[in-house]
Amino acid sequence: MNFSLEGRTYVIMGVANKRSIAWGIATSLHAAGARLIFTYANERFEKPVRDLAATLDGQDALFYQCDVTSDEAVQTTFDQIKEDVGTIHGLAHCIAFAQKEDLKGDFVDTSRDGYLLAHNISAYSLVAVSRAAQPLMTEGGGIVTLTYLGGERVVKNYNVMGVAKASLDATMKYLANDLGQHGVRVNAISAGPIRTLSAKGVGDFNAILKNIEEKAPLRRTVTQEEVGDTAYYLLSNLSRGVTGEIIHVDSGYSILG
Ligand SMILES: CCCCCCc1ccc(Oc2ccc(Oc3cccc(O)n3)cc2)c(O)c1
Repeated sequence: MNFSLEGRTYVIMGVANKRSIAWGIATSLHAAGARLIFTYANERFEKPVRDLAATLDGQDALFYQCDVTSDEAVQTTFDQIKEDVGTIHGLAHCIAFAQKEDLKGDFVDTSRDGYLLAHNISAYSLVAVSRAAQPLMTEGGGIVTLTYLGGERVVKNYNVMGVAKASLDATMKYLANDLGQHGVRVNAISAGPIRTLSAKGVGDFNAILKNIEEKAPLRRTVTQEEVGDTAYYLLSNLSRGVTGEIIHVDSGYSILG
């Protein structure tokens, strides 16, 4: 069986810059021969994403704005993708957000609006994009989302994003159950901390990275490329028997007490 992605098209949602985990996924899928479609939240991200994609030799990428907080915007985006390419073979959902004030201090102080915003963008958006994307996966497909240990165990300062990730993990499993009959697999990658634009919003990042280098079984942090390669596995036929799963790409840190 061939594990190349030649002749396959994948949607990657959430590239902000070259440090994004979504960009690591893009480079791995490109290396495997995939055609890529990028979506970005607002016009601020269009140029950085286009400039990054231009560095991928031989890639004929497409670009669409998609505000995942709007059901209409999500449907419009996938209607346009259907018109432009017809069939897609998978999707990487690398989207999350919480208000900065909800990523520090006591979780008990989280506002109703902050809680709903974090869940709207970081968890419900997977339902919305999966519902819109599935009909385009006429040859079956794979959906991958990004989660974090803070959704399984309390991690200081991660607060409302941890609760949203717990919801994302269950959301992924219920979507896996619904979409399996359509040949669509849904999985998550639980990535260890990586210094990204998003990471700037949470906790004392230097201390967290240092702790991993000292304690994680592999005694080092992970890279966007390592997460990208696991996304390649989950979006290729290599993982054809796997759905509803969370793979930890975290130097083994999550096995520690
Ligand atoms: C205290 C936790 C330490 C390890 C955190 C690893 C991690 C890093 C980045 C992660 O992704 C986000 C995405 C958006 C997010 O919300 C933000 C980010 C920046 C500014 C802001 O106002 N909100 C917070 C984390 C994430 O889910 C997990």
